[in-house]
Amino acid sequence: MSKPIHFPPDFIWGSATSAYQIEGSPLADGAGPSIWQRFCAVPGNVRDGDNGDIACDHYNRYKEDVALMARLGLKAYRFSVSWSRILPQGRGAVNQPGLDFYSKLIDELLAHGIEPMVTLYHWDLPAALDDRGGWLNPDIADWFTDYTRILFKAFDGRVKSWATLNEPWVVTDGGYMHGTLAPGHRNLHEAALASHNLMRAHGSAVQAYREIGRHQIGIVVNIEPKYPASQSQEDLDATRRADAYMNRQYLDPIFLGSYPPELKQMFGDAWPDWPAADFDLIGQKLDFVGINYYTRSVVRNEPSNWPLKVAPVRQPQATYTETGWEVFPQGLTDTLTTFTQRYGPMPVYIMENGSAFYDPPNAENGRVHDPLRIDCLRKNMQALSNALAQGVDVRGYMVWSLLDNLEWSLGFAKRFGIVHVNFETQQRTLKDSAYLYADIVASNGACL
Ligand SMILES: OC[C@@H]1[C@@H](O)[C@H](O)[C@@H](O)c2nc(CNc3ccccc3)cn21
Repeated sequence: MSKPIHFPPDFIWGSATSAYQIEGSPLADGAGPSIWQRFCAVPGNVRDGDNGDIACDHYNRYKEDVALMARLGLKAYRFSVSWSRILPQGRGAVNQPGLDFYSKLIDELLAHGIEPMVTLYHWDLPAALDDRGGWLNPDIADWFTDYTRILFKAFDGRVKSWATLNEPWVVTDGGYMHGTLAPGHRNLHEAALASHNLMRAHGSAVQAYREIGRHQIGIVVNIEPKYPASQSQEDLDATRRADAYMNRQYLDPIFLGSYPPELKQMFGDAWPDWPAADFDLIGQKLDFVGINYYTRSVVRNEPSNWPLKVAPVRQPQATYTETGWEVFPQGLTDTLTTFTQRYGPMPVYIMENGSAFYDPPNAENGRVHDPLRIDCLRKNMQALSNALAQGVDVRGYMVWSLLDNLEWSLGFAKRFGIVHVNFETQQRTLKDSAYLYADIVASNGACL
C-alpha cells in the first residue's frame, strides 16, 4: 500500500541541464576551449564520435527553451556556467560576451517567473588551466575562486541559489581514477590530489561568497546508496568501502571535518595527511546540499577489482535503464534519511533525478511515448514524498533533464530528457513524461 503523496506548498519544481551538454557553440564570441572539447576530439573517447559543438544549440535557442520551461510551469531551472566562456584562459581577462549570454538567459528566466539556480562547475574545466595542471595544481582553488567572484558580482542580484561543484566524485573518479571522463587520467595519486583540490576550491568559493553574496550557496553531490550482497564480513566491509569512497568522501570533510578513514586504507600512500588548515577551508557552512540520485548499488567483495576491491551485483528482477542503472526508488528515500541521520537536518534539493530509456518518436503522430520514464518518475515521486513524511527537509526537485543532451562519453545515444531533441533538425518534442511532469508541477504532486 503506497503512502499518501504530499509535498510542502512552497516546494520548488524544476529541471536541470549543464553547459557543455546542451549549449553548443563552445568557442563562440571569444569563449575558450574546455577539457571536454579536447576529450571529445580524441577518437574513441566518446561514443559515435559525438561532441558538444552543436548539442542542443541552446546557446542560440535559449529563448525557445525557456519558453518550454514556462510551458511546463517550472518554478526553477538549474543550469551551469561554462568557465571558459567567462575566462577563455581560465583566469585573467574576462570575456564580456560570455557574461552577456548568461545575463540574457537569467533575464529570460526571470521574465517567465523561473528562478535561476546556477552551478559554477559542471565538469568543463578551461583547457588552458588543464595545461597548468588543472585540478592537480593547488593554485586551482584561487583560480576557481577568482572565477566565481566574477559571477557573484555580476549575477547575485538576480541569482539566489548557487552551487560550487557538480559531483566532485564523478570529476575525480571519471577524470582522474579511471580515465573515462575528461581529462582522461588513470592515476591513484592524481585522483586523491584532484579530489582534495576540488574540495579546497569549493571551500574557498563559499568563503568568497560570504564576502560578496546575499543569498544561498551549497554543493551538489551524487549519492548512490550501497547495500551488501550478503551479510558476510567481506561483503559488509566492501559495502562500507564503496559507501565511503562514493558517498561520504565529500560530505564528511564539509560537515564532520575529516575524510572517511576507509579512504586512507584504500588509497594507501596515494592519500597523504592533508594539512589541518585545509579542513577549516573545506568546512565552510553551507545553506543547502544538492543531491543527485539515480540508482543504488548492491555490493560484494571482489579482491581483483582495483582499487576498491568491490563489485556490483545485478538484481535479476529489477528494471534497468539504458545506462545500466537499477530503478530503485527506495534508494532515494534511504539516501535522504541517511543524509539527515549522518549530517543533521538541513535544506536539501534533489538537483538531479531521471532515467535514460530509448523512446523514438511515433512515426504516425510524432508523439514520444516514454512509459518506462513515466513509471520511474512516479515511483521516485512516491519515494521523495516518503522522505518528506519522515522529516527530511527537501526544498525542491530538479528533473534530469529538460532536454535530451550530450551524455558525456556516451554521446547522444543515451537520452534523459523529458523533451525529445531531434539533433538533425533541433526540433523539440514534449515526451509523455513532460506532460506528466507539468501536471505534477501544476498540482504540486496532488495528481499522483
Ligand atoms: O548521467 C546522467 C547525468 C549527467 O548527464 C549529468 O551531467 C551528471 O551530473 C550526472 N550525474 C549522475 C550520477 N552520477 C554518475 C555516476 C556514475 C557515472 C556518471 C555519473 C548522472 N548524471
